[in-house]
Amino acid sequence: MDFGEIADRGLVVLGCGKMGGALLSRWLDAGLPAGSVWVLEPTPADWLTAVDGLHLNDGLPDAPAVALIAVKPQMLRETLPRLSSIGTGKTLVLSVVAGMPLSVYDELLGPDAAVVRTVPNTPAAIGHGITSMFANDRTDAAQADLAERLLGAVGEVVRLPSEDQLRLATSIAGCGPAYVFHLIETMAAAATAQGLAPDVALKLARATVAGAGDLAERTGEDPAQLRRNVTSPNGVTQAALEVLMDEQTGFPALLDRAVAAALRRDDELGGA
Ligand SMILES: NC(=O)C1=CN([C@@H]2O[C@H](COP(=O)(O)OP(=O)(O)OC[C@H]3O[C@@H](n4cnc5c(N)ncnc54)[C@H](OP(=O)(O)O)[C@@H]3O)[C@@H](O)[C@H]2O)C=CC1
Ligand SMILES: O=C(O)[C@@H]1CCC=N1
Repeated sequence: MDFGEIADRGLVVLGCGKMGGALLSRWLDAGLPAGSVWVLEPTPADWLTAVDGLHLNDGLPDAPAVALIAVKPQMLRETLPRLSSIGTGKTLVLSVVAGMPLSVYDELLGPDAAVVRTVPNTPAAIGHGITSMFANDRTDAAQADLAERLLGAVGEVVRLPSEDQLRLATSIAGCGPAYVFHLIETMAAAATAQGLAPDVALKLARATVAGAGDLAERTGEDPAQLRRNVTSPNGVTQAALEVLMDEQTGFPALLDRAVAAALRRDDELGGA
């Protein structure tokens, strides 16, 4: 992608852990010059310290083009005011922080700040993420497009019509990879409990989830139809699905409860 303006004015990263690191590493791979990047991070990963020319915990540019905010929600109030120069509206403030409403950025950066709140997910690390975004009313069209292009470098992008929908995106797509990884873990554990060698069980579970996800994405078919394609009448899958699709105890009820818990926590973090 074209990093022209960012290359000239700079990109600041506040917090470069799992999510900030996933985004930054993809941008560097896509051609963002390391000399245009300033990172504030108390415990930098080895890969970050090895990037030649990158400014690590080393001053800040006056009016960076973009500031990526990727600290934990509980750290936002303490850390964001240190970046006082990014509240003028000339810097695109791109935040991945879960739960924190736009009003908190106004409070911490002032009323002119151009802020885009986003919900990425960790498959961004391999360019296969999906990120939801919502821009505040001080973000101009060029800044919103820049946000979309940056996020587009790590996967798909969805512009949401209201800020409130970000919490829904978090509960499904932000947290979702963890639900799927837990599915892999539990499929492997169930197969191991029935006698399969643990390494074989894990290999089968991982490849099955990856293959099913890929099939769903590439064909774009209704997942209910893809499920039916596996399910022979009165066959083996049907027996398993009668357990998994049970209204009281199956996946639907379990996921409803999990998503409700995620939404409650998202709301609590907003008050942190
Ligand atoms: N992980 C995910 O899947 C997703 C995360 N998010 C959001 O991304 C944000 C970061 O999450 P994640 O990457 O998982 O967490 P991490 O803990 O991996 O990253 C946060 C980083 O911020 C650093 N940090 C702490 N204090 C400061 C400071 N004073 N100045 C600069 N950096 C500091 C932390 O260092 P140290 O470890 O030393 O404290 C850590 O490296 C969160 O707000 C989360 O809600 C959003 C969507 C998905
Ligand atoms: O667990 C969290 O709070 C963050 C937000 C979404 C994924 N990780």
